[in-house]
Amino acid sequence: MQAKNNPSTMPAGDALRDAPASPRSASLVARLTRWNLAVLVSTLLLCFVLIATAGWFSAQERQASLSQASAQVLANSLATMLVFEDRDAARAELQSFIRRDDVLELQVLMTDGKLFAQWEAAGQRSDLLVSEAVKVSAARHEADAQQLRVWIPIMLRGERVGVLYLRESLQALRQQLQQAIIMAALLMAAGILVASRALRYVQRRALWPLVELSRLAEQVAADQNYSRRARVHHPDEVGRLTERFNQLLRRAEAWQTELNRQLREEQAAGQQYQRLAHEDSLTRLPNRLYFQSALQRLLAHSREHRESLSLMFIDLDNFKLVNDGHGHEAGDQVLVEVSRRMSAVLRSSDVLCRLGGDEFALILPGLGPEGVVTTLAQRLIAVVRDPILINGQAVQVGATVGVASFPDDATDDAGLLGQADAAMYAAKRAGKNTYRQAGKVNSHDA
Ligand SMILES: Nc1nc2c(ncn2[C@@H]2O[C@H](COP(=O)(O)OP(=O)(O)OP(=O)(O)O)[C@@H](O)[C@H]2O)c(=O)[nH]1
Repeated sequence: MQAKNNPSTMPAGDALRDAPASPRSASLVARLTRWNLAVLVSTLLLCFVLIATAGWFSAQERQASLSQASAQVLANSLATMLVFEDRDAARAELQSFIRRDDVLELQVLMTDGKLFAQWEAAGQRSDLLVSEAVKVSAARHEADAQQLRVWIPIMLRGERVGVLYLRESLQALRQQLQQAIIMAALLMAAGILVASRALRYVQRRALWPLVELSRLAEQVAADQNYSRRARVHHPDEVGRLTERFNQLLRRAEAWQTELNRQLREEQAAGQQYQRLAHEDSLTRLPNRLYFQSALQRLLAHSREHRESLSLMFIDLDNFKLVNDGHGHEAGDQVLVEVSRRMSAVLRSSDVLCRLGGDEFALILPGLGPEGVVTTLAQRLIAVVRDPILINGQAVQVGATVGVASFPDDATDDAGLLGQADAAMYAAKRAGKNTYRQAGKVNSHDA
């Protein structure tokens, strides 16, 4: 039963696949995935920027070291040329050095600041501060985002004889780094895409018991079916929450069962009261209260369907003598027997009621021609008249009947009642044990 009611009993994989997508704002899974992705992307970006910056400075430093080393070799070669002022040899030496593409400028200065030899790439203008350069006593370099500058003192036998200035472009290095950054960024984007999918899947899996619990709560709130149970997936916090929720469901189910039982009992008691309110406790026939509403209801039906309806007023004759002669209890037995006998000759659609004392009323919907009514009245008088055996003694009562018909004698319940009552009294005056039809009461009876 649990499995039938409970969508959580389906295999987790299927359930995850079949789960309808919640609106983004309402889904805990989506929200957590977004938060996790935000943290992941920010961390990766930060790392990326730090690594790229560190990479740039380290590459720049490596380039500077290499350039400084090669400039030092050049400076060593130029030392004797400087001393002997062999400018042609110096220029040839510079030419062999500038085969490297990234060299922008080379200058060889003598210690008094005079230019000994130089080379500049096309379109380049020297930016050398001679006054600063001649003071250089140890190799040093400087770099910005675009260029690298190297100063090397030219030494011969421990004596400074000049200065070599080298300026290089860092464009190639920058391009290499840019390519590396683009490649890393692409790899990172692909990684984030994969991570977002993986995070979504992992979080859906991890949060599935919670999602399931929330759905179950919604279902229970909608259909009030407390027999549902949530499945406990793992014995963790959510598992314990689920157990507590199931406990609440069990209690609510017990309350609901108890409430339903009480409701059923109250309904049954209500029906019983209803029945008792409309039933005569002695004869079990419908009582006067029921008679009034039944007459109104059946008259309305006859009016609507253009059918006839007859009403008989039946009053027992000499009933008081039974009470007086045989006791009240014997009188009760006579009332019960008379009710039984009259009921036995009626159709199921006829309604016989005890109005009180020895008075009865009989509603006959759609009984048809007058002859049928007359026959029935005679029959009723006959069955009542038959002696009744009470405590071994035959007791006899009679019945006087007054009949009124709708729509001939009256068209409403009060009119019909008055007419039947008057006809019954006319029959009494005519000598009892007989019947009279309203409208046919002759002047002698009246
Ligand atoms: N045993 C018994 N008697 C009742 C009950 N209700 C009323 N009675 C009596 O029924 C009698 C009815 O009186 P009447 O209708 O005047 O007496 P009757 O002898 O039938 O008179 P007629 O109708 O003129 O023939 C009274 O004596 C009431 O006390 C009851 O539930 N049980």
